[in-house]
Amino acid sequence: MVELARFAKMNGLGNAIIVADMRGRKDRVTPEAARALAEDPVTRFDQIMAIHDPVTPGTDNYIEILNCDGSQAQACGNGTRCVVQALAGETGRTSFTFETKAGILTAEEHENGLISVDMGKPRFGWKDIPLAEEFANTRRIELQIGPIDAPVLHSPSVASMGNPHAIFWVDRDVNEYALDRFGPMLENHPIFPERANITIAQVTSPSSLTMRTWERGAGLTLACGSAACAAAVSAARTGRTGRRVKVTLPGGDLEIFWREDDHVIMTGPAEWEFSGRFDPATGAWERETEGAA
Ligand SMILES: N[C@@H](CCC[C@H](N)C(=O)O)C(=O)O
Repeated sequence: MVELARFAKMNGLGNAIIVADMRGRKDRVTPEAARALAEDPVTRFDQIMAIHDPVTPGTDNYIEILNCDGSQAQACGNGTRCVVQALAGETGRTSFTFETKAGILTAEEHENGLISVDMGKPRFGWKDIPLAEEFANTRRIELQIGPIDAPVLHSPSVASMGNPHAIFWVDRDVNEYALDRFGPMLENHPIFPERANITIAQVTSPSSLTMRTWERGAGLTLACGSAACAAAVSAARTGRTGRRVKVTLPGGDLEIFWREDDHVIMTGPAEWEFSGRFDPATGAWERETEGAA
């Protein structure tokens, strides 16, 4: 008899998240289970945040992150806010320290319900992102799409927020670009040996930008927190904005602050939809509560 694990279907600005409670268990959410849950329209998600018992002393939990294609991700900003809201509701605590593949991060829920996550320090070295070949200046790398003499997108900034990001700067409305067409090509471009999250961003003032992201392993999403951080630090690093920006995504706004100590703080909301129980091996699930979905 399989012991089912509890989960909460949530979202962070429309980034569809399953928070899976794997505490006290030795098993993992399998890629097969992730793909099965992603195929069901009710549990369709962009990322699973699987909360495990802590590994490193001093941390509250280890979090494994799965994309809807079953691959693993090192970081997920919107999902981390969902985990904080779920655990804050359960424990009454407001601050947490988590470990992910990208390292240790801290997060806190504010009195107004918004949640801030310290997403750590960005990295800009070509091997850190990683890129397949050396680029001394990652503010702008040679990569373009479209006709050679009139590229549609070109010269992205690249950055790692634990996971790989490329940000293409555009002058026009980000919705005018066929990201659903270019996204898969760019995500899988040979320059990105671990694939990459692909963002189109338009700077709208020295303290704001608008963006859309094609996520590695998930496709078009309504929001990507780590991409918002990567775009914000890249905008500041290239002189396009200051270090505190409002980032507008299809699902809503995030505030990103690149502190002087190099840490990137992302602040935004999280929302619970419904809860259930699932089999981490197969993805078979049942509903526990009625909810919005
Ligand atoms: N939605 C996330 C990022 C998810 C991870 C990404 N698809 C990857 O594989 O790196 C966020 O909010 O940061």
